[in-house]
Amino acid sequence: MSTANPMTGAARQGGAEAVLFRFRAPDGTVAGQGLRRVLPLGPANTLAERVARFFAENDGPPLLAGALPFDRAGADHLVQPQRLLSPEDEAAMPPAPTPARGRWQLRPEPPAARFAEAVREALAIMRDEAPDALRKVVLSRTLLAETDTAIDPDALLERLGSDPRVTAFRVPLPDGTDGNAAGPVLVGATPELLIRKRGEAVLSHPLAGSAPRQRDGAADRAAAEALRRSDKDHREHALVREFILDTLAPYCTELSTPDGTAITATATLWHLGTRITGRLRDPATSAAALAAALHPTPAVCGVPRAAAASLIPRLEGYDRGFYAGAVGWCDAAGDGCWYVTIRCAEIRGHRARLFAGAGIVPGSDPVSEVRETAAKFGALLRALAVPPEAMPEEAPEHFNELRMDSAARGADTAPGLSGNAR
Ligand SMILES: C=C(O[C@H]1C=CC=C(C(=O)O)[C@@H]1O)C(=O)O
Repeated sequence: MSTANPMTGAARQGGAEAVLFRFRAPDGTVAGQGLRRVLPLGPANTLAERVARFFAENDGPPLLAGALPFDRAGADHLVQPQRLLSPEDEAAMPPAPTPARGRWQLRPEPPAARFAEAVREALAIMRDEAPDALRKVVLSRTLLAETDTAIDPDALLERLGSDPRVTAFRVPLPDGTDGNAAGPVLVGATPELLIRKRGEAVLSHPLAGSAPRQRDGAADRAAAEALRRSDKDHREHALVREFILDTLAPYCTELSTPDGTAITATATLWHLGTRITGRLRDPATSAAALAAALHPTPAVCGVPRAAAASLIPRLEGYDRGFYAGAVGWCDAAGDGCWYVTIRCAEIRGHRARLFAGAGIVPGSDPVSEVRETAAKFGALLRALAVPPEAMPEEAPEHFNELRMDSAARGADTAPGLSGNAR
């Protein structure tokens, strides 16, 4: 991020205004304070054009940041800050307070049993309909968490950012308050890079195929090894990798997967991941154009994309909104960084709605997918300081992950598993 250098713009002094957005990535932080303008709203297929026009017509810090919804036809929400925060501004900010151990009420919506039923239905569709009508669909559920005090998004972000392998983020959500500090925000810790574009270089790091981390070191390594050998997870992953390679190919003169498909980790999950690097045919192709072309990938939607996108709302029974969309930023030079919007929560005052999904392919097991989505809530629940006794009663064992003490979690990369997964 640092080489894109949005921080060297003229207006970047810290001030009293609230933080508008922040991305704390392994390679640097991008953050802005105060709302200057909102990008005229529109769907994904007009994003690149709207962004280019915005920078041609407006002054101010040369950066827009925000979120695209899951639905490509839905309106995005990108904002220009009053000022960008430099690393020095960030360093001078007081640390966010540690969240108080409040009282919590958690309610899975839909309940886990209903989610498992949706997984069964998806498997039946894949089995019974014409071959290739649906090869993969990603199904999700939410967890509504309510507490007795207002949730501080910056404190949450700071705790989420303690996992160095994720990008912790906060972006404002549209609600008419135009970036008001008390307005709704989307906060998360995504491990998945949709696209980073710097000059002619592009990088994507799709993830798909997961296993919850285990408390015991040996069990944790065994979980990673089982993932490395899982045919089901490799099929789930390959559909994402091939979609991204196919989508980027027309834009690139070089495109490769230098490390192959490898095991990667967050504090709570093992994943199969593939780093994809490329060189653009036309360096003027913007990060916004590439993000809009890729989104939504089969890591959050499915294959074929249109069939999965129309099935998802029917099977899930709720509107994903900005979950499973893309969050990121783009600058006036066309560079930028976009992440897949997962491991996140919408924060509205005392309430957090957490989201978690899982890829379903033939061979998926509904109960394992319930467990996997519970583990995917884990990082957020831990960062919110939700005590174990507040875990949903429906399946407390699915939340064992939360009872893990980080010291007992074992090595992040199991010996021999950091290389190619196959
Ligand atoms: C849809 C989510 O994860 C995606 C990203 C990585 C692994 C996934 C999986 O193994 O199912 C999902 O495709 C989520 O965390 O909500």
